[in-house]
Amino acid sequence: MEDPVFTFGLIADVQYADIEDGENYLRTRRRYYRGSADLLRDAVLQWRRERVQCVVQLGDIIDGHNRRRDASDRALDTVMAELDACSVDVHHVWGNHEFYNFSRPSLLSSRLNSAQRTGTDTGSDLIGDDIYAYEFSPAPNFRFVLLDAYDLSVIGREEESEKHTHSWRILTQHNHNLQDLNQPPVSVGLEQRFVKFNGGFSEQQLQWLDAVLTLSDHKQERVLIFSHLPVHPCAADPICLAWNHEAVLSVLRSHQSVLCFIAGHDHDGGRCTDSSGAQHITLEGVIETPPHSHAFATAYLYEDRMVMKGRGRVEDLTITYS
Ligand SMILES: Nc1ncnc2c1ncn2[C@@H]1O[C@H](COP(=O)(O)OP(=O)(O)O)[C@@H](O)[C@H]1O
Repeated sequence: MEDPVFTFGLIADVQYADIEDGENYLRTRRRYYRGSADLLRDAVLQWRRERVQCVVQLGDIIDGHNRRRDASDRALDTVMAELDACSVDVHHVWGNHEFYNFSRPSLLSSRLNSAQRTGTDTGSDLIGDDIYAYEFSPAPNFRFVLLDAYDLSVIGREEESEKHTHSWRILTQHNHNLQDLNQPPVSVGLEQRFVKFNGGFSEQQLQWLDAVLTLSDHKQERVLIFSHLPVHPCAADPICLAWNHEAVLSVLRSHQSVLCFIAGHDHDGGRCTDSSGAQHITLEGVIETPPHSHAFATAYLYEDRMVMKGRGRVEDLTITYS
């Protein structure tokens, strides 16, 4: 059988904390805070066997509970030690729990900033205004783009900043629960997405994405985009969705180079194909995966297809292209 052009690992929402098991807000799912580090270790072992060339960590690597216990650095050390055993580059996406634990400036100077790991000849610098988004070519004819889903956010931006003011305006125009903006404004439909634990993408970031994709169209590359928040409402009733998901979809739809958009955040996972043909994948979260199961994947890129081999709760998926 032919060798893949590139092989990489995928994992989402590890949310490690050295605390007893708990539940999600609605008490419909169990959360295995300590066990999540064991599942991460198993994933790394498997990726080593499969000789992955890099790993993409889709955000929320440690849980917000760490902050309240003053254990953020310790928890980060624990998960980083597991990931170090990979011996390949790990590309980190940032989610809401990164911001519960750390400020944006401290994230930028932490090991969770993987932007510099792309190599000077292929990777680009971060775009302005502290936007944590970057792109690189992992192999000829392929490009990876990491997006900052909390670029517009009230949890990831300093209160006195312009972006915070702008984000607050967006959020409170749609959500009047000023006592608790994590409470959705409605109980069904897409308006649910206007909660504090979601965020969005600034015009500046969307313009940058458009420029990256324009270049990839010209080079006839296949582009895989990674972010914490899904931008396609795959489920009938999604709460985990970027505020301005339609603006992102509109950019993606105008470029034939887009192969797929891979996100985390929604621990139940999701899959759907956009009208443009691009595939949207939301990876199942480790934190709500029982100890006897798994939630990670290995993706194999070939010239004519991407094969995602899922483990445990993550199902296999093949996307073909010509
Ligand atoms: N329906 C809800 N109403 C009010 N607060 C909520 C609701 N869902 C989540 N939250 C709160 O929002 C925050 C983020 O939720 P959480 O489930 O931890 O996010 P994640 O899915 O990223 O782990 C938590 O503080 C949680 O208590």
